This record gives sequence, C-alpha cells and structure tokens, in this order.
Amino acid sequence: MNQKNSLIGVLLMNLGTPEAPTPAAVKKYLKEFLSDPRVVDVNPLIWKPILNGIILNVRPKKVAKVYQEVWMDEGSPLLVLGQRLTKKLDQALNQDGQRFVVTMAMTYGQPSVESAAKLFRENNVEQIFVLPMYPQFSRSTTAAAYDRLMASLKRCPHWPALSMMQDYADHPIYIDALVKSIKAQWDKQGGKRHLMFSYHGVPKRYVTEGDPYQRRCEATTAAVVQQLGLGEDDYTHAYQSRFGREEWLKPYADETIRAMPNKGIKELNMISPAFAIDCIETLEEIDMQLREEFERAGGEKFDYIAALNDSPDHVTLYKALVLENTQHWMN
Ligand SMILES: C=CC1=C(C)c2cc3[nH]c(cc4nc(cc5[nH]c(cc1n2)c(C)c5CCC(=O)O)C(CCC(=O)O)=C4C)c(C)c3C=C
Ligand SMILES: [Fe+2]
Ligand SMILES: [Fe+2]
Repeated sequence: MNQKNSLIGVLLMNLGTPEAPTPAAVKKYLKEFLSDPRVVDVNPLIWKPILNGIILNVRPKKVAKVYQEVWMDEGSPLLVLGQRLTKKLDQALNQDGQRFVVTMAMTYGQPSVESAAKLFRENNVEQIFVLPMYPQFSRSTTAAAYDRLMASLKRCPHWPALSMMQDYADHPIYIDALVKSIKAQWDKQGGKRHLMFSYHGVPKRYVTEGDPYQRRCEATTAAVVQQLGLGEDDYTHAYQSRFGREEWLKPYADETIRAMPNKGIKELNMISPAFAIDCIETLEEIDMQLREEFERAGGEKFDYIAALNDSPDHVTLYKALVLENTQHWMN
C-alpha cells in the first residue's frame, strides 16, 4: 500500500436538514436527529413517548413553515451553502494538482456518510481528514458526528487512516475571518454598533457534566473582542435556540435582546459564530424572530452579519485547517 502517493479524503460534516420544507420531511429529519442520545440524553423510556407522542406530531408542521420562509431554489440553505463551500474548497486544495478528494456529509439524513465513504473508496483514498463544521466543540454536534462516522465503519473490513479536527474556536485564521466580516459590516453601515454574539445553546447540565462548549464559545468571543479592541459595554454574549423545559446556557438571547432598547442600545449588529453555514437558526430565528423582538422593544437598527458560508475567507480558513492537519501524510 503506497499511502504517500494516494489521494487524501477531506470530509466536511454538518448536522443535517430536511429534504423538503414539508411536515413529512421535517418529521423524518427531526425523528432521526432527536432520537440521538448525544443530542437529547433523557432516558429513552421517558423520552421516546414524548418524542413520538407530542413533539413529532406538533413540531414538524410549525417548523416546516419556518423552512419554507428560508428555502432556496436549490434546497435547504444549510445544504446548498455547505455544498458551495465544499466545491470551492475542493478547487482551492487541488489548484496545484489533484491531491485531495473533498466532500460533505451530514450526521443525520442526506448526503450520508456512506455516500462519502463510497466516493473515497472509488478514489482509493487511504487517509481521511474529518472536519466537523462546528467551530466550538460540543458533545451534541461534534461528538455526534464522530459517532455517526464510527457507526458507518463498524462493518468495514478495512479502515483508512483517520484524523479528526476537534474544533477551531480560537484559531487565528477563524478569528481573523470573523473580525473581517464584522469590519465589512461596519464599513457598509458607516460605523460601529453594539455587537451581540448569539451562540446556539445547549442544556446547562451538559456543560456541568463536562461539555467544553460554553468555554469554547467564550474563547471565540474573547478573541474577537480583543482583536476589535471592544470595551465591556460594546458587546453582549448570549445563547439562542432553547428546546424543552430544562435550563439551557444563559443569558438567553431573546430575553437579552428585549431588554436592550431600555438600556439605550437601539442599534445592533448580531453575529452567530457557532454556525459555519447559515440555516434556519440564523436566517429565521435571528434575522426574523430576534429582529422582530428587538424592534418591538424599541430597537431601531438591526443588522445580522452572515455566517462565513462560502466566502473566500472561509475557504482560506478551511484550506489552512486541512493543510495543517494532513502535513504528516504528505511529506
Ligand atoms: C434538542 C436539543 C438540541 C441541542 C442540544 C442542539 C445543539 C446544537 N445544534 C446546533 C446546530 C444546529 N441546530 C439546528 C436545528 C435544530 N436544533 C435542535 C435542537 C438541538 N440542537 C432542533 C430541534 C433543530 C431543528 C429545528 C427546530 O425544530 O427548531 C440547525 C439547523 C438545521 C437546518 O436545517 O437549518 C443547526 C445547524 C449546534 C451548533 C448545537 C450546539 C452546539
Ligand atoms: Fe440545534
Ligand atoms: Fe431554533
């Protein structure tokens, strides 16, 4: 086996998204996603009846409408924008000769890890670098992606060499890319505004039990704030997307944003660094719901700073992460 001359597989992994903005497709997606104990760790004897009884009968109809509001001609934003980034990364990595096979898979649904594995086998890939598209590690996202990958390899007689990225919450090129996107928005709107960082939340208990997610989110905010030279009153760090009755990480984004106009913050920029790719959680929950809450409370200007998506800076970052983590296979 000549590993030095074989192609290197690059597997970008993201969460998953429904195949259509319909209640049936959303139900199928939520069933798979919310049955994963990495995401909801409640005892299955208690959780399964709640999931199958209430949640999967009520939530899909409501959430399908939300997907319809943000759906693109080619499909779900999470998938379409993720595929655009994958294609650009492929071009950037292979511009000086074919060395990498680059593809994207979802932890839940399509495109599956098995379809990526098939592509790698067809190209005789012997080494795979896995890059979960979550800047801040969490058991509910990154570890779930690893589990999914391992499960797909369970019946495989031959394993490739695997290298997995844990996270890149404070990687200098990631921080630079976020800072550039904030400065670009400031230039566009003609000046600075209060900057709110809103991260996808997780149950507080997960962090108490050892999930480093909160610490990693704080590391991202601290690095961006430091690079921008912001003072304490210039920014806010919060968590969105609460689900269920348990306490989640605080402060909650919706409560925080409702209180801002009364404290004199009427002009706001919002960034959501936990999302590498825009999706319903940013395009609808932030740019529609939280915007509305802010304006209803007396807020006057609200601008959401898009995820890095398929921007040149994101391609530069992902290219660097791949090269840094695959050097040992190339020399
Ligand atoms: C039930 C618990 C959930 C945990 C824990 C959780 C963590 C978590 N999720 C993301 C990224 C995404 N989540 C998305 C949607 C989404 N998340 C949950 C629940 C939990 N997430 C639900 C039920 C949903 C579906 C929508 C809904 O019913 O409200 C998405 C978007 C997918 C899309 O198609 O657009 C992403 C991405 C992170 C980063 C995270 C913790 C670190
Ligand atoms: Fe989520
Ligand atoms: Fe949400």
